[in-house]
Amino acid sequence: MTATIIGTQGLTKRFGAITAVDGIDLDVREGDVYGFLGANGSGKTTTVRMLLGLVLATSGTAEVLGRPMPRDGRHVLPQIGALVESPAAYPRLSGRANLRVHDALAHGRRATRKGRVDQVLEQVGLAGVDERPVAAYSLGMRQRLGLAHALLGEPRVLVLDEPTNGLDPQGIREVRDLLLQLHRGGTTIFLSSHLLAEVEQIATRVGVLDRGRLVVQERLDVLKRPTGRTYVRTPDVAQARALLDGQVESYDERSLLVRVDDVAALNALLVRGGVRVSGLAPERHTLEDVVLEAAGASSDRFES
Ligand SMILES: Nc1ncnc2c1ncn2[C@@H]1O[C@H](COP(=O)(O)OP(=O)(O)OP(=O)(O)O)[C@@H](O)[C@H]1O
Repeated sequence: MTATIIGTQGLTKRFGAITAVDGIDLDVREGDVYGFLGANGSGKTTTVRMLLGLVLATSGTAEVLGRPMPRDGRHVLPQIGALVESPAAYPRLSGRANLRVHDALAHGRRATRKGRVDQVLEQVGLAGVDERPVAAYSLGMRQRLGLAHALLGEPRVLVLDEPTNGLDPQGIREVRDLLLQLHRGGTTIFLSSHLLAEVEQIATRVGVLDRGRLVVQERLDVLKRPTGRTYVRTPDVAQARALLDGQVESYDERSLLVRVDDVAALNALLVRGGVRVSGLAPERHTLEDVVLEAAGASSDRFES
């Protein structure tokens, strides 16, 4: 079994009468892109803060890279690249100067500093504007700078809280491509987001937080399993309906949804019956279905 990179048992945080995080057992394995989904206010940021030792848990335990947090933070944190809500930066310094400061604070070797800073600026697409003061950066540029900071030191794990906040569609795509590239290179990524589509596009595993509770934790391909029904595209809908009498769930002028899960057998049956088939595909559950079912009434606060 692959190593657990982030594991929690009964992790709980209360703020007075509010239980922000309610006994969650996270299980993030090596090589995962773990999509941590939840509506606004469901407790994602509080969880991320506990994982990083920025907030103390009320009860429960957390281990990151096999070590208890926050106790072993000094050992663990240098191996984590983190981006948590509106990353802080010195506004009067340039993006490049900010990264140099961070690298120095992290005890990066001075002789190789320029190379490291150049590399992360390039990775996040800030190479052309790195000499401008951060005060002149847009929200999206600040977010990229936060990502560049997280990438300094080539961390084994990235913990990112809403990393595409403030980015335009092009920027969102670039961040997605960058995360996929890092994942291919072996980086484990914990990505918190309220955007279903964002998570659906890059996650390998998904955890869904609903009012502080972890209501789903599963591989994305398992969640998106086939429903047992098959889409058929054909110019011969009437003929197909006659042939599949009683098994047709719905249809329109070019396609049918059929209650059959054996796609090959369905194809053979249609072709034998003289129906021209231009497309066949198993219907799959969507992440939205899964979240709607598990998160119940609060799921209307998700964005797709
Ligand atoms: N320092 C705090 N003091 C009191 N309540 C807090 C504090 N931090 C968070 N909360 C409450 O805990 C709950 C969870 O908040 P949290 O920020 O973790 O959610 P979230 O899922 O990250 O939402 P968002 O995406 O809006 O940041 C909310 O009800 C919030 O008001």
